[in-house]
Amino acid sequence: MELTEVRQQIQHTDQELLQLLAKRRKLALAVAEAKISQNKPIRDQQREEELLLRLIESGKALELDAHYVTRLFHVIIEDSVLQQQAKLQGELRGMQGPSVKVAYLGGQGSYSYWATQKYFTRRAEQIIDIGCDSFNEIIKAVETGHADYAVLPIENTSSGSINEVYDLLQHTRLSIVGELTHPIDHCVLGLPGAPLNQIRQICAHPQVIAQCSQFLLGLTNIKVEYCDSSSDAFQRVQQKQDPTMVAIGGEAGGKIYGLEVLARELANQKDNVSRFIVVARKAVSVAKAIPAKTTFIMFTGQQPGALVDALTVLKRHGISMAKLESRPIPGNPWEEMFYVDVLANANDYAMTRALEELNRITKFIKVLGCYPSEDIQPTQVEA
Ligand SMILES: C=C(O[C@@H]1C=C(C(=O)O)C=C[C@H]1O)C(=O)O
Repeated sequence: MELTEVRQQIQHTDQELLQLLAKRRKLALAVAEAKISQNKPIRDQQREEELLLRLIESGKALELDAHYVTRLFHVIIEDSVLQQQAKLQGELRGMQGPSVKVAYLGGQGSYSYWATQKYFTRRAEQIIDIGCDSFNEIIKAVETGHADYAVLPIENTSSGSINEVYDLLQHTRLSIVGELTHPIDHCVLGLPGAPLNQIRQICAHPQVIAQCSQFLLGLTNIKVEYCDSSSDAFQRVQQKQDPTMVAIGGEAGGKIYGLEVLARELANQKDNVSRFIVVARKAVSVAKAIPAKTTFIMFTGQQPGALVDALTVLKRHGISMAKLESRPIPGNPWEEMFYVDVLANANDYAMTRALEELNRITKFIKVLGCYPSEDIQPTQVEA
């Protein structure tokens, strides 16, 4: 067969795959409807296990190995669970207007722009995007009612916690209403045909620079220009039209500004993923059928064992902690505010009891929000 002919057939098959995936997604949403009316939890890992085992068996007969089949279906099932969760949570929240205004860092093509698109498209919301130049400006946009939601990166697998965002959360009345993770694939992006060995200047956001520190250490005689966002970096390179100047950011974002990939996989960690939070003026309650996370901040004081005592309360109520972070308290040198993420719904009996007890033994405690957890751990099967 001719190359073009085979490629046409591949193209046709891919279209069929897409149609089947869309069909499966619709069926999953129909399942969600049934679960909502029967008050059943959205996730059913026993069903996933049976399904994966059956698929691995059928895959073998088609010469598709177990690893390949499992990897593919982990992605498909994750999408289906997240779609169902978003649907149920959306119904709980009631109808919103035809569109939502969302503040995020940068403009079209920044990592926050893609995260915003992903989060709100899953909720079938029309987005009016409000690009901002700093995390502070993003928070202000929601506080003043200029935007309905903000999307903020909070941690990354290469650079860790994003302290600036943690610090802003200490002083805002806004609530965390959602989270999402998004892969961050850093590339060197330059003018088409620009030679990689002639780079003299790199434009990037400080977070991006931290995440690519090992790659940057290997370069000499290069000026680094700090930018407000990746989209700001793309814009600067596009405007200068200088082939010795490059930006670091995502491929799809760079494309919007006519930039080409000159190198890939720059992040210190191979799996470079950021977790984003979504904040709004009004807190939400999370449907019981969905796994929830609650984030709270507390100041325990510095008496011996104060933190242990606080964490023991969580242990006694059977509440698992997903993250513990500490940040300085402005005006109180060497005193720390603890940020705690727990895998619990703030309205559950155990969690309300734990919060009451923590309220008694800490000097300050505030719930920053309870929101659907998007951490869908894949169901493992023995093939
Ligand atoms: C679609 C369902 O919901 C979830 C998603 C599944 C899937 O995508 O196959 C399987 C089990 C559930 O965790 C279902 O329960 O059938």
